[in-house]
Amino acid sequence: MSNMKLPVIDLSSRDSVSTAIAIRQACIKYGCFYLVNHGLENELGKAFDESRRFFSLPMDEKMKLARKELRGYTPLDPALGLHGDSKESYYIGSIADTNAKLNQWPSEESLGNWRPSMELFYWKLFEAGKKLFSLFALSLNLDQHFFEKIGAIDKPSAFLRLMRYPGEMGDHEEICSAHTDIGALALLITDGVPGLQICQDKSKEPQIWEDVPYMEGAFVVSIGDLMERWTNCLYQSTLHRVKRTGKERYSMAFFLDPHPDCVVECIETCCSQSSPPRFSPIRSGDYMNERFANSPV
Ligand SMILES: O=C(O)CCC(=O)C(=O)O
Ligand SMILES: [Fe+2]
Repeated sequence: MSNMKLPVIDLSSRDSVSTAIAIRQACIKYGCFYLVNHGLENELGKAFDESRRFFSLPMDEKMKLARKELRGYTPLDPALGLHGDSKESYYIGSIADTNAKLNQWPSEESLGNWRPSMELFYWKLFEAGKKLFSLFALSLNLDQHFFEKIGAIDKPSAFLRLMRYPGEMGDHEEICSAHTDIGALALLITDGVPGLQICQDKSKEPQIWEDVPYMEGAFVVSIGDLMERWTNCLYQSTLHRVKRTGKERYSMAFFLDPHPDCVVECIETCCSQSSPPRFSPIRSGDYMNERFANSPV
């Protein structure tokens, strides 16, 4: 098994033109890259500590927050446990729109100031995400404020997912099965325990999987299916999975999806006479709901 040598993008670079070109190349070739100097380097240790605190709660406490409306806690599925995905997860949906009240939070008695701590983390991720979106716009030869102007990211509709893989041995080699993410962009942060793999050419058979080595402090940014559609398949969504190593593993994913009311229409600069739009315009919320309804998350 070889290691994937993904490009490294520096979010703090002042040379936005070169950064945008590097993002474009990375998204065409891999749909994926490392993001460094994103400004959250000193927050990650604390966020993992908070995640550990959450998953260490007794099961009955966690089950009080059982997932509803895509928010809250999902336990390990005992039916799948050793044969399929083996992780427990906790979802925090947008904390700033009318759906914010749907979020479920552990009580102050059980975890003290866990909620404000995770809310702060969410906002910082969102700020980094917004910056990244403006570079994405440049990478597509658009005005840097394009995604804000069309109402995609002016209001956050991002999801933060905390995950814990217990680290037992089982007969299924994938603890997070091969998938592409549904939305626009995902920022993935892992605790350094290996297992993450991507398949660079998802249309090729047999699939070739390569390890994504851990880079301390970096995010792994990946393109989701909605961004692939938006860019008329210029940028490819990344097929990825997590392989079982038998070690306990924590990860966090921040899914930067467009606002549900934003209409996702093949971006003009990604279309030409020889490459006409392949998809009709769709409301982001309709797209996401349909995909969520058809995929176990
Ligand atoms: O845990 C990981 O490293 C990957 C998780 C993932 O791909 C996801 O949550 O969509
Ligand atoms: Fe994923």
